[in-house]
Order: sequence, then C-alpha cells, then structure tokens
Amino acid sequence: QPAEGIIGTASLPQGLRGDYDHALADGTLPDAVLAPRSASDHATWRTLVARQRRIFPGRAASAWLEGLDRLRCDEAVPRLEDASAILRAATGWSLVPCPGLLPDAQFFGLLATRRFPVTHWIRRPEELDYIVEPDIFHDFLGHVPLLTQPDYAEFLEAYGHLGLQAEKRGQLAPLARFYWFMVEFGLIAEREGLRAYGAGILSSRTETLHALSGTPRRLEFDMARVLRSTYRIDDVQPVYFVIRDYGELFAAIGQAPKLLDAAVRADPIPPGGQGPDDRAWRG
Ligand SMILES: C[C@H](O)[C@H](O)C1=Nc2c(nc(N)[nH]c2=O)NC1
Ligand SMILES: [Fe+3]
Repeated sequence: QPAEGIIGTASLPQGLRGDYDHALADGTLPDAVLAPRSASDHATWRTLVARQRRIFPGRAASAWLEGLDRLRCDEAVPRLEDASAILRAATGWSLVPCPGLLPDAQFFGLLATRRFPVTHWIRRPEELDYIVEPDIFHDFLGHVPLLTQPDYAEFLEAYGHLGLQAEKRGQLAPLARFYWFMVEFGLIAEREGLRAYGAGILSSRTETLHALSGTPRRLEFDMARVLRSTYRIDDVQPVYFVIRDYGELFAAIGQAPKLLDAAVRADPIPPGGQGPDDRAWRG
C-alpha cells in the first residue's frame, strides 16, 4: 500500500532528485544555486504545455485557464519572479524555488505566508508522460494559475495555517488526504459543465482525459468523507470529488478542526471504496 502523505523529513522518500543540500531552513533554494535553463529544458516545457493546451478546452476550469493565460508561460520555462509580480498584484501570493517535495512543516509554513514552493528542476525529455516526484511543470502549470483566484488564494493560505496546527495534533494523515483530493485532483461544476482545477489532473495528459471521461466515480464534495479517503499515488484516480465554487474549500477549512479528530479515529476508506453516505455527483 503506497505511503500516504509526507509526515517529517524522515519519511521523505530516499533518492529524491533536487538540490536539498543547498536548501534553506524554510525549504527554499537561494537564487545563487539555481541551475540555469538549457535549450532542451525550454523545448521540454513547450512540448508539455502545447500537449496539454490541446486537451484543455471543455476540460480545464475557467478561472484556472484565465490564470494560465495571465501568466504567459507557454513559450519557455517561466521565471518565478515574473509570475510572482502578477500573483502579488492579484492575490498577494508569490513563488519561491525549492528542491522538490518538502517536509510538511516547511510546506505548510510557506503556504501560511502565501509563498508557494515551486520545484526548480524539470523532467527529462524521455519522461514526458509520467514522473513520480513533482517537477516545475507540475508545480507551476498545475498549481500556480489558480493562485490568481481570490477565494482559492485565501483557502490555500488557511490550509497552510491548519497544517501547522494539525502537525502538532498528529492529524496530518487526514489533512494530506484533503490536499490530495481537493488541491491535486479536484473537480468543479461550472455552468458550461464539469471541469478540472486539480494540479495533479491538469499537469498530466492521462489524468486530464481520464478525470473527465465516463470511467471514474464522481462524488459531491464532503469534507468528512474526504478526510477518511485513502488514495493510490501510482495510478489514475478511481474517484473524484466535485465542488460548486472555490468558496466551498475555504468553508471546509473552517469545519476541519472538529472533523480531523473524528477522521483520525475513523476507519480509512480504501481507494475507490464505498463511503457510508456517498452522494454521486449527478451534474
Ligand atoms: C501536504 C501534502 O499533503 C503533501 O504531503 C506535500 N505536498 C508537497 C510538499 N512539498 C512540495 N514541494 N510540494 C507539495 O505538493 N510536501 C508535502
Ligand atoms: Fe502538487
């Protein structure tokens, strides 16, 4: 059973790519140590963006697509300071370079100060379809566009604060599940139809096609259900949760303190399993 969520550095998977030796106490990388971009890096980036752009119409959430367009990042690996200038003006967020996956405490600490950590390295050309760890394509294209949307921006900061508290109370496993289903693999019901806003979906061609296909189950978002739902990290998701607006995520954070305790004690629901009162999303 793949491990759920990352608790402390100790459980950071071995052999992670990325320059952890030069990482600062808050998990970020100083500009001076950042490897320059090669022509092949920019070519890999352009190929990945162009491939996703072809399947975004009718699948990607409108606020996310507007954010992507505002970031003007189709032609080359983006410079974080350029994107940060746009984000600061929109929602006060900014981007910081990091070596890769960070221990939860550092990760939550950055989110709580409206700084989103973006992995510096980019996958190799022969890894276009799948990589295990997040690279700059997943972190930037997947997570950054929606940081221009005020409700979502407010929610992710609140999630950071909640994460710092939850760590003290040993409630990280259910909170990692919330991040997985509602930040990485979230769907939203828009007037024009069902759309994806999750970073793990929109940065993967396979998952984008699968999430909006007839195959997976889709349930109405329910915080208590999500906090009990375990997941596989090495395959497309069998079940997704659907929100109706980004304000629902911020409201759920408000509910979390009382639900986290119950979730820690409750039996986890296996990936793709049945919940006690699942409400299928009927569109
Ligand atoms: C918090 C979340 O559940 C998950 O464990 C983590 N995600 C990330 C992380 N670190 C980075 N850089 N990016 C993530 O998405 N550390 C922990
Ligand atoms: Fe991610």
